[in-house]
Amino acid sequence: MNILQDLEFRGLLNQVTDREGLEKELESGKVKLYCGFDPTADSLHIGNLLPILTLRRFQEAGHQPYALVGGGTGLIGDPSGRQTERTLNEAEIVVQWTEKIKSQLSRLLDFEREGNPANTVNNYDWLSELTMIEFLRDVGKNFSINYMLAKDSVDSRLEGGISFTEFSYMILQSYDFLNLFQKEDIKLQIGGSDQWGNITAGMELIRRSGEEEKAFGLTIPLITKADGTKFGKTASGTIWLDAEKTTPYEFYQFWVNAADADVINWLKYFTFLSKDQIADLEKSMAEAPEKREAQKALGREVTTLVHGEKAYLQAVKITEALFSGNLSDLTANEIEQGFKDVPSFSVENQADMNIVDLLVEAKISPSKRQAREDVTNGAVSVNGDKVQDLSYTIDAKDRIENRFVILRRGKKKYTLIRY
Ligand SMILES: N[C@@H](Cc1ccc(O)cc1)C(=O)O
Repeated sequence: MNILQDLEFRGLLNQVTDREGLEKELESGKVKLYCGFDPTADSLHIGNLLPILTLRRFQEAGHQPYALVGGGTGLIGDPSGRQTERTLNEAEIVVQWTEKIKSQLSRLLDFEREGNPANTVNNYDWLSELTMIEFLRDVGKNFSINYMLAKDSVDSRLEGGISFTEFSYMILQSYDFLNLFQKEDIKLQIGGSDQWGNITAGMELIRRSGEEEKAFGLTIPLITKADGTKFGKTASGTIWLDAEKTTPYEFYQFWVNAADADVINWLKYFTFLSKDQIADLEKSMAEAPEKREAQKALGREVTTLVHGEKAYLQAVKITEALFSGNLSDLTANEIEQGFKDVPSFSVENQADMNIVDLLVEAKISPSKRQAREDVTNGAVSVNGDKVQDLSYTIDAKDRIENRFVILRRGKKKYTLIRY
């Protein structure tokens, strides 16, 4: 299977300009390609993972990927795929976000690879040098207003309104492509399906600039979920790639909870498992869906890819501890991850407390009478161990790394006691 066939098998080909020509180009040797990411937040999210992994697929097939961080375009705002004008972010914030995103990208591609190492570039470097006169004289002259108005990103906004700033965005992205084509010999730009207009505008600029060689564009599909809800968001918000924003445990949970109707597609999109390996998992899903082998493989592959092996193993350990209720082996860090969304209660001055009093104060049991009953009935556990003694004191021996105690009432109602 060549790279385009592999992308096709994975359902990753949305649109390609001149598929045959591109196939030839890819077969005749190393092709340099790029994909851009605007710093619109302090972290990339799992929606960005698909183009990044697609760059990596090209890299593994021998081509050379460039990840562009839009330090310049991020100051302007892409109207593509958006119904309303963006509010501009402070320039200093965009600089900070650019650095963060650049370092995230650096962990997801192979920068050491012999012959075709990945690169990152920042379009602030050249866009900030472009003068107004040059921009209008040399670049803008190649774009007809009619052409720009016909682009989806603009057309869909004419009614609701679009600023000259966002209207001009496509010219900047086109200039990036021209610049990278001329300076780095980058022939292919890839992006999400909403980038088709910007990518083809860049190809047009390259053509009009009198280049003899051809540039190519390729888009990957928008990820949809079988139940129609938006991909990449859960009740607790966006799934980020930054471990501080979405813990590796939460990240793992997202994938492990994939619906049966989605999981095979996601294995194709987000993992490097082969066609045969995916077929085996599909078979396992048909024969023993309760084992959730496909989901577990998805969780393993994507979590390892983004957060590394150690974080993945930790996520599994937390998952198992929560499932079995045996929490005694968890470290404070693991508890922080696993119990991030659980109600918590802070005990001042590391005070020792009687179990019944703590149940009442932390509002775990509604009354003192009920708290006593809960304890004697065996409904309460401390760090996973049942406590039935009404005079039990929660003190230093119970504190995990001197920071946490986990109380459970009933089967599932956890409260994190913080010290
Ligand atoms: N416009 C792209 C990001 C991008 C920026 C500059 C480019 O040259 C290419 C792509 C997006 O919003 O996703």
